[in-house]
Amino acid sequence: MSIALTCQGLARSFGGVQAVKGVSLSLPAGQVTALVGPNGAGKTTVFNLITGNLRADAGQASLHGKPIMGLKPWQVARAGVARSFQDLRLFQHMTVRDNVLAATEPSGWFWQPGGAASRAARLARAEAAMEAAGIAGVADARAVDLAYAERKFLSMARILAAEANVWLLDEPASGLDLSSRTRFQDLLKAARAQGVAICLIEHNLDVVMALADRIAFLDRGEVLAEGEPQAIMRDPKLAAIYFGDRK
Ligand SMILES: Nc1ncnc2c1ncn2[C@@H]1O[C@H](COP(=O)(O)OP(=O)(O)OP(=O)(O)O)[C@@H](O)[C@H]1O
Repeated sequence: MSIALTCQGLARSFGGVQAVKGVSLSLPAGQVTALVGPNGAGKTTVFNLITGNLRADAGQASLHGKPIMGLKPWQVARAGVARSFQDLRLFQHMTVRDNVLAATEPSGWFWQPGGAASRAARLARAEAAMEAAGIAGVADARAVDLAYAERKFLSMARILAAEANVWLLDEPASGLDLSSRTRFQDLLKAARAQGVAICLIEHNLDVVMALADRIAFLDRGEVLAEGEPQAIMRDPKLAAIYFGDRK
């Protein structure tokens, strides 16, 4: 089992709040790791530290053995880490196709070597990603005009189009109905089968149990437990913390 991304000792405070306290994680290629924990546990902050959206007070992260700490978000993206946000961060007034196309060039640079050939290749990637995410039929619609579930799948199409081998997904299935959730799960299973290392922040335990190969349980900025899903979910101490019933 090869490890795609690791982080050690990540820490970050906001004023007096120590949001993340020495988090270490490994994301194996071809596996789904669910990052689970109560509200405010520090899950999104861990993503922000890995992707360079926030500066860490301490800690290291490496992608296939190469350090990525201190890189800018676009550099982390270009290195092969794709992420989604809870609020999706779509280009609201651009078309679905252009939203996906933008994800094929994570630097945000307009100039590119390769000219027309490169643009054609990017377009082909965008079309394939929209097809795989089931949104090819709304390619010409503006993001702002999409239904909620389609917006979530547009966010996933952007992840697919980036062709990254690590995916950090922040509540990608929240608010989806059962059939959309199944569609979403199939999409993740296909990526896992292709060797993508997926880390999933998810509150819906049905989704977690359907997808996760491993769970890392975070509470108050610390990883309390990590391991096989059934064992983690059977632990009464963790269940009490998760459901807000701690003594
Ligand atoms: N930019 C920020 N400024 C100040 N405090 C922050 C900031 N980002 C996060 N925090 C605080 O850090 C703690 C961890 O927040 P974080 O969003 O990482 O938790 P989470 O586990 O993702 O929560 P949720 O499941 O509700 O999304 C919380 O106390 C939060 O209020």
